[in-house]
Amino acid sequence: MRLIVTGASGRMGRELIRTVVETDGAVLVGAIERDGAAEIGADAGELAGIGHLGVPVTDDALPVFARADGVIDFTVPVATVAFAELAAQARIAHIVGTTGLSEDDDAKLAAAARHAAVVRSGNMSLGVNLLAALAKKVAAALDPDFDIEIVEMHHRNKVDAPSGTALMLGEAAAEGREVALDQHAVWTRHGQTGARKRGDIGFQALRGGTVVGEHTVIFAGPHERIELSHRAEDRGIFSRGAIKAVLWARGRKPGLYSMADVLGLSD
Ligand SMILES: NC(=O)C1=CN([C@@H]2O[C@H](COP(=O)(O)OP(=O)(O)OC[C@H]3O[C@@H](n4cnc5c(N)ncnc54)[C@H](OP(=O)(O)O)[C@@H]3O)[C@@H](O)[C@H]2O)C=CC1
Ligand SMILES: O=C(O)C1=N[C@H](C(=O)O)C[C@H](O)C1
Repeated sequence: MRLIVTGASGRMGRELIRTVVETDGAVLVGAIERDGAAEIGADAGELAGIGHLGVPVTDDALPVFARADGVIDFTVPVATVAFAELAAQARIAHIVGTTGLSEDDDAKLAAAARHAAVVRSGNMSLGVNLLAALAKKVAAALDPDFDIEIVEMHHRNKVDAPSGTALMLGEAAAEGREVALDQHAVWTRHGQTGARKRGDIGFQALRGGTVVGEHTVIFAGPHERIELSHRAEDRGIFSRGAIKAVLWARGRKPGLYSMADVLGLSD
C-alpha cells in the first residue's frame, strides 16, 4: 500500500515514517510538511533517523496524493481539514490522529468521509481502546453515586487540552451512563466551585517534561474507588495502530470509522 505521512518532521511524523518502512506491504511514497518548513527537501528517512529513502519532504501535497493509496495524518486541525478534502478528492483512505478539532472541523471531516474511508481516533493504541471499552462497561454497571474523574498527563509541548484520549474516555463513560457528555462535563475547577454535582464527569490535564501520555479514569464511590489507567511508554504504540488502521481501511467503503471498528471492539 502506497502511503503518505503528513507532519513528517513532527514527533509522530518521524515515528510513522519508521513504522511505515518496517511494515510488510507498505511503502512510503510521500512525506508532507507545512509550507516553508525548514525540513522541505530533506530526505524523509534521514529525518526519521533510518537512512536515505529517496522520499523528499514536500509542501506540495496535490501530486503526492495523486500517487498514494492512503495518508496518515498526525498534524494540526487546520491541516487535517485540508488533507481530508484532498483525500476525499483522491478517494484514498485518511487516518486522522490529530486531536483538538473543533465542532466545525468535525463536520468537515464527516463531509469528507462521504467520499473516502476516514479512520479517526484520539488514541490509536490497542491499550487505550480497550480502556475505553472497559470504562464504558464500568460506567454502565455503577450508578452516579460513583463520581467519574478523568486525569491525563502529557509532555510540556502538547498544545490541546484535555487530550483527545481523555475526551474519548469521557465519551465512553457518558455512553455507559446513557447521558450526553457535554451536559455533564466539568472542564476545570478554580475558586469557590461549590460541591460536586451528582453525575458530573470531571477532567484534569497535567503538562510537564517528556511524558508520552498517561490517562486514568477514576470512579470514586462511597468508601471505595476504582481506577482504570493506561501509560504510554513509546509513541510506537500509536504509529503501529495507525498502520493497522490504514491497511484495514484500504478498499473499505466511504465512511467515518473509529479505532474500535479497526480492532473489532465496537458494540
Ligand atoms: N491519535 C493518537 O493516537 C495520537 C495523536 N496525537 C496527536 O497528533 C498530533 C501531532 O502530535 P505531535 O507529532 O506530537 O506534534 P508535533 O508538533 O511534533 O507535529 C506536528 C507536525 O505537523 C506539522 N504541520 C503543521 N501544519 C502542517 C501542514 N499544514 N501540513 C503539514 N504538516 C503540518 C508541524 O510542523 P511545524 O511544527 O513546523 O508547524 C509538525 O511537524 C497532535 O494533535 C497530537 O495530539 C499524538 C500522538 C498519538
Ligand atoms: O499529543 C500527544 O502527545 C498525544 N496526543 C493524543 C491525545 O491527545 O490524547 C494521544 C496521546 O495521548 C499522545
